[in-house]
Amino acid sequence: MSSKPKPTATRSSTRIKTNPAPTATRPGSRIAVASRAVTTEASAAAALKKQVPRRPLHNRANSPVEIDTGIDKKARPASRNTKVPGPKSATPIDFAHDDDREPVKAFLRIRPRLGDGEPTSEPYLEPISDTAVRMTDPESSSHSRTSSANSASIYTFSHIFPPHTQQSEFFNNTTLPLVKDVLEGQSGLLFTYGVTNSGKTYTIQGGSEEGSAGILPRTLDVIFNSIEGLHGDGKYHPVRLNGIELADDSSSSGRSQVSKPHGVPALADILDDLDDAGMDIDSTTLKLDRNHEYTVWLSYSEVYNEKVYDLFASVDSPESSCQPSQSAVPRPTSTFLNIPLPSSQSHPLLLTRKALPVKSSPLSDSGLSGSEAGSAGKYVAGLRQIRVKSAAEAKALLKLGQMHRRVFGTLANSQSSRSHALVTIKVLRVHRGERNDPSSIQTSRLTLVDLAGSERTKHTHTSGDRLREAGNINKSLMVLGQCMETLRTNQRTLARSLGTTAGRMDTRDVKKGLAVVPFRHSKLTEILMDYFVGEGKAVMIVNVNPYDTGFDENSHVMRFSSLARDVYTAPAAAAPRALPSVKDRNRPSGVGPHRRKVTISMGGAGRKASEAHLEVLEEDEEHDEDGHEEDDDGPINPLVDALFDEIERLRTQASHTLYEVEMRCALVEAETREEVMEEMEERMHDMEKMFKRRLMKEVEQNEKMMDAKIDMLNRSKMRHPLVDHPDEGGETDEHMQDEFEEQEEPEEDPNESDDAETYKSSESSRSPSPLAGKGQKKIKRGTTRANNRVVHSDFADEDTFDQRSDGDDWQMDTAPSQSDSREELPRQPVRASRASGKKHDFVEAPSPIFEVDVKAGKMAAKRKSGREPSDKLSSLQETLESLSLQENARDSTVVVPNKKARQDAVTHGGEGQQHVSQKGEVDTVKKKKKRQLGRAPTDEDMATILLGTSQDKKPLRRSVRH
Ligand SMILES: Nc1ncnc2c1ncn2[C@@H]1O[C@H](COP(=O)(O)OP(=O)(O)OP(=O)(O)O)[C@@H](O)[C@H]1O
Repeated sequence: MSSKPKPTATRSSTRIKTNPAPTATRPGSRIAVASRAVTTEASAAAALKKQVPRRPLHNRANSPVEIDTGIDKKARPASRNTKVPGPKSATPIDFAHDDDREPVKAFLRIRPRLGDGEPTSEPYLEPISDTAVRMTDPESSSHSRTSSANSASIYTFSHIFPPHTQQSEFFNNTTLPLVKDVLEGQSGLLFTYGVTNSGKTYTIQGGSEEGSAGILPRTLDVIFNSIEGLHGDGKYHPVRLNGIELADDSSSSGRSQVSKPHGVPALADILDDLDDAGMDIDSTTLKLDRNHEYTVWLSYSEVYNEKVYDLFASVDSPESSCQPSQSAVPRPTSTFLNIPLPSSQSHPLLLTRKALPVKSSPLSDSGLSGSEAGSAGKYVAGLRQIRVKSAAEAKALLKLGQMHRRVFGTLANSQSSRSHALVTIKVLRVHRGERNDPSSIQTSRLTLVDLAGSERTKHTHTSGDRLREAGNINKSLMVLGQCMETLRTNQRTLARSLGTTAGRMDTRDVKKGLAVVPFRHSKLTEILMDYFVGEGKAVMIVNVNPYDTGFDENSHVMRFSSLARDVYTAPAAAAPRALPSVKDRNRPSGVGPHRRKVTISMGGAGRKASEAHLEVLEEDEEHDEDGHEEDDDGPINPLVDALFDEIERLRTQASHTLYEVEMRCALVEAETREEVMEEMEERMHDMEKMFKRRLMKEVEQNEKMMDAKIDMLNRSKMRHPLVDHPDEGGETDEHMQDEFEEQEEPEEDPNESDDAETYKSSESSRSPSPLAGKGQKKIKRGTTRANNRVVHSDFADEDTFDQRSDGDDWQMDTAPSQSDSREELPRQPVRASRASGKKHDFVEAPSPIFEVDVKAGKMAAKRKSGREPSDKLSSLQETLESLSLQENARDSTVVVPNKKARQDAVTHGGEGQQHVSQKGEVDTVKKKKKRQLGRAPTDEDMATILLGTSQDKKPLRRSVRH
C-alpha cells in the first residue's frame, strides 16, 4: 500500500469528493477489466480517476496493512490464466493489485443439492471454468417453449464457487479484502443477490453446523481479532452517514446493556445464547498499524415494503409501558423480550414499530462545500448505531436483530426473507496522538446486504400482503438494476467524452450530459447510493440453486450480474444532480399504518416451547406539516418517479394478466376439444343412421322385387302353361317383365339424395343405390329379349363367356347406362353360354362363396333328373335370371341358397363340405315366402310352378339383392 499525503484535517469523514487539483494516486494502480468490450471505457475511467483522485486518507501513509488470512494460497482460485470460452473475459482475483477504481465484482456461488427433498434432475447450470458457467434451459430439450432466456447461455463472473466451497474459503476470497479496506478507512458494500432458496442468508449468516458461519460473523471475528489491543475509548460516536459527535457516557454499548432481563419466559432465553456465540470463530487476523485506535459500531436495518426499520430498536407496546426504558441511549434489547408472552387464548400483544426516513447527509459531515452539493450521500435518520467491543457482543446483537426481522418481516413466510437486511459495521479510526481531534477521525463503513429473494409473482401466485411484499421486493431490485444500467451508460458516455476531448476535458461539462441515476426511486438504492457514486468498492454475490425450477428467474439474475460487472465505482463520476423539489417522494403509502397478526414460536432443544400471538403495527415515517417526510433532501423528478411506479404497477399487472390469460387459453382449448369431439360423434351418428336407412330401403326394394317375381310366376303358371305353348311365353314374359319393372321403380327419397350429395365422396365404399338398378334392368330387358332367342347357360363354357362382345346376342354390354354414377361400377356379366341347345339349369351365383354349392347343385340336379328340360323352360329360366339383377352383384348381391340347396351343395360338394354363412346373409327367400304365401314354398313347389309337373323337380337358386 502506498503512502499518501496527509489531507487537510477539516473533517472526520473519510469521504473523498471531487478535487480539481490532483494530489496523489497510488503507484501501480490499474483497472481490472471486468467484462467484454469495456476495456476502452475502463481505461478512460481510469484516466478520469487520475484527474479526479480520491482525497487521501488521514495518516494513511502510516497504515501498512498486511493480510494474514491463514488460508492456503493454493486454495485460492487460480483464475488469472483461465481462458473463458464465453462471450466475456474474466476478471482475475488479484486483490494485491486492486485499485480503488474498479468495477463491481460479481462472484457466483452455486448451492449444493441439499438432500431428498430436492429434485434429482440434472442441474441446468454447469461451471465450465473458474469464471464461466453455462446455463441450459432444462425444458429446451424436452419440448419447445417460449422463454425469455436463451436455451443455453454462458455467463462469466469474477470467480465461480462450486457447490462444495467451504464458508471459510468463500469468505477469504470475497469478503476479506473488504474487511481489510474498512480497517484501512475505505468503505465497502457486499450484497447477495439471487432467487428465493438460493443460499443468500446462508452465505451472509451461515448455518448451524460447525464451520458453517457466514461472512457476517467471520467479518466480525476478523475485525475484532485484528484490533485486539487497539480499542479506542469511544469518546466520539458516529452519527448520520459520516458525521461524528461527542458521546456521553451512556452512548457506549456493552455487555451490560445486553443483560438478561428478570423473570422473562422463553422468548428472552435467546440472550442465553450470548455465551454460545463464540462457538464458530474465524481466527483470521489482519496486521494493522499499531499506532491507531479503533472503535466499532453496528447498525442493523431492514427495508420491508419500501419502508426502513431499525432492527435494534426497542419495540413500543402498551403493555410494556410499565417497563420504561432505563436510559435514553439505544438499547440493544427489545422491550417485547422483557414482557410476559400472552397465551394463545388471550388477545394478541400489540407491537408497533416506526419506519425511519432516509435523509441526505449534511454537507458539513463530509466537509464539502455548497458547490459539491448532491454528493453527500444518504442515511437512515434515527437508525441506532451501537458500539460493540467484541465479536461475541456483536453477534448477540445481530441475533436479536434477526429475531426482530423474523417477527416483523418474515413470520408469515418464515423460511424466506421477505425484506432486505442491511448490517453496517462502522469503524472509527484515529491516530493515537490525535485521539482528541475529531477532525482526525476516519470513518469507514462496510455494509453487508442480504437481499430478499427475487421472484416472479406469476410463479408464487401470491395475493394480498404477499403480493405487496413481492411487488416491493421486485421494485427495489428493478430500481437497483436501473441504477446499474444508468451508471454504466453514464460511465461509458464519460469515457467516450474523455477519449474524444483528451487533454481538454472539463468534467463539469461532461457531467451535465449524464443521465439521472434513479437511486431515489427505492429505499434500498437510496441507502446504498453512496457506495456507487461515492467512495468504496462493491461486491456482488450471486447465489444460485441449480436445482431450482426457476430457470428464467436465474437467467434474469445472471443478466443482472453481468450488468453490475460493467459498473465502476467512480467517485463523483455520476454524482446525482440537484433536482427540483419533490413532493412525490412523500406520496402517501395508501395504506397508512400497516397491521399484521403474527404468531411466533420460541424454544429449542431442552427448552420449553412457547408460542406468542402478536399484532404488529408498522407506522409510516414522520411527515412534516405539509405531509412530507422530514428531510432536507434535494428533490427528485416526480415524473421519473411516477414512471417507475407505473412500470412496477404494469409489471405486476402484466404478470397477473399473463397468468390469467394462460389459464383462460387452457380452458378454451379444453372446451374446444370437447366441442369438436361432440360434433364428430354427432356426425358419426348421423352417418350411421343414414346408412342404416339406405340399407333398409334397399332391402325393402329387393323384397318388393322378389314379391313381384313370385307374383309373376304365379300368374304365369295360372294363365299360361308354358310347356304346352312355348311360343307364347316370350311375349308373356316380356309383358310380365315390364309390369314388374313398373312396380319395381324405386321411389325418390329427398333425404336420400341429400345424403348422397353429402357423402358423395364416400360413394365408392357404400352399397349401390337402388337407382343403380334402373339402368341395369333396362339392359336386362334387352337381354331377356335376346335370351328368348339364343341365350343359354353352359357351365362348360364359362371360360369363354368373356368373349361375348363380338356376338350379336350380347346386347347387354352395348346397352346404354342411365346412371352415370353406375358406369364406373364393375360389371358382372351374366354367366351364360352362346351354345344354343345346351341345357341351362341355374343362375350362377356371383359370389364365389357359393360357387362350389351352385356347381355341386347343378351336377346333382343333372344326375337326378337324367333328362333335358324343354327350351321353354330354359327360356323362362333365363327370364328369371335376367330379373335377378346380377349385374354388379359383386358389389352388393349375395346369393342365399335356401335350405335344400344348401343341403344339396353340401351333399354333392363332397365329404367335409359345409356351407358357411357370410356376414350379413339373410335367408330372405324363406322369410318372404312365409309372408307372401303363408308358408314357405319348397323347391318342389317352384319346380311345379315352372314345369307344370311334379316330376320335374329341380333345385332353384335365387339371387337376392340386399
Ligand atoms: N452452500 C450451502 N451449503 C449448504 N447448505 C446451503 C448452502 N446454501 C444454502 N444452503 C441451505 O439452503 C437452504 C436455503 O438457503 P437460504 O435460506 O440461505 O436461501 P435464501 O436465498 O436466503 O432464501 P430466501 O431468499 O427465501 O431467504 C437453507 O436450508 C440453507 O441452509
